[in-house]
Amino acid sequence: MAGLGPGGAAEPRPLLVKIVMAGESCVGKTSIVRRYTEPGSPPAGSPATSYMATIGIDFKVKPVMFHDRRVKLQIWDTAGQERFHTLSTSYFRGAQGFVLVYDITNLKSFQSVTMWMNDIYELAWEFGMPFFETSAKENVNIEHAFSVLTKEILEKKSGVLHDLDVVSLNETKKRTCCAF
Ligand SMILES: Nc1nc2c(ncn2[C@@H]2O[C@H](COP(=O)(O)OP(=O)(O)OP(=O)(O)O)[C@@H](O)[C@H]2O)c(=O)[nH]1
Repeated sequence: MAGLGPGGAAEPRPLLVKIVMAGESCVGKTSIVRRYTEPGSPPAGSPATSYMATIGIDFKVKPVMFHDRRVKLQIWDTAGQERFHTLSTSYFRGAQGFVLVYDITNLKSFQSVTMWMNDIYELAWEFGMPFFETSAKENVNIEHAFSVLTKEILEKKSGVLHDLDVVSLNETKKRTCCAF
């Protein structure tokens, strides 16, 4: 349903864009999402943010404006642990954008990006994606990375939906402590 804008004119519903975070466990996916959607949250890597593995799946919504149009980014935060791989990739379907995350200090997590790209490619995604080095700890490049991703998606206008208002989520997310 369209709402009324300040002048009483009908305002179109926000566009809904589905973005999926993917990558190995402990690489910082949740921290990036938190930085972007909860600006006041404590920095990643600080004592207040001990690592809690994502169990299952979670999502956050970030409202943004793009060319005077309201957009809701629905950001799905998948669990990186191997046992959740099938569940995580099942959320790739219907996504317009992916954020592939690796830890710059962990070679294996970089190598596993290829595996995630293959999963995405199986769903007919094209390679040639922009690259950003980010830090959820220092808050570097996160706003910019999502801004470019949103622009790429909306300018291609591939499969962007109007806001459905209701999202049903069967799986719940619990977080448990995980030792390094
Ligand atoms: N130094 C540093 N630490 C970070 C950064 N981003 C995340 N961390 C830390 O890395 C650990 C893992 O972060 P998470 O965001 O939970 O990792 P994840 O990829 O969501 O992990 P899973 O839920 O298991 O898939 C946490 O202790 C974070 O505080 C960063 O940019 N710099």
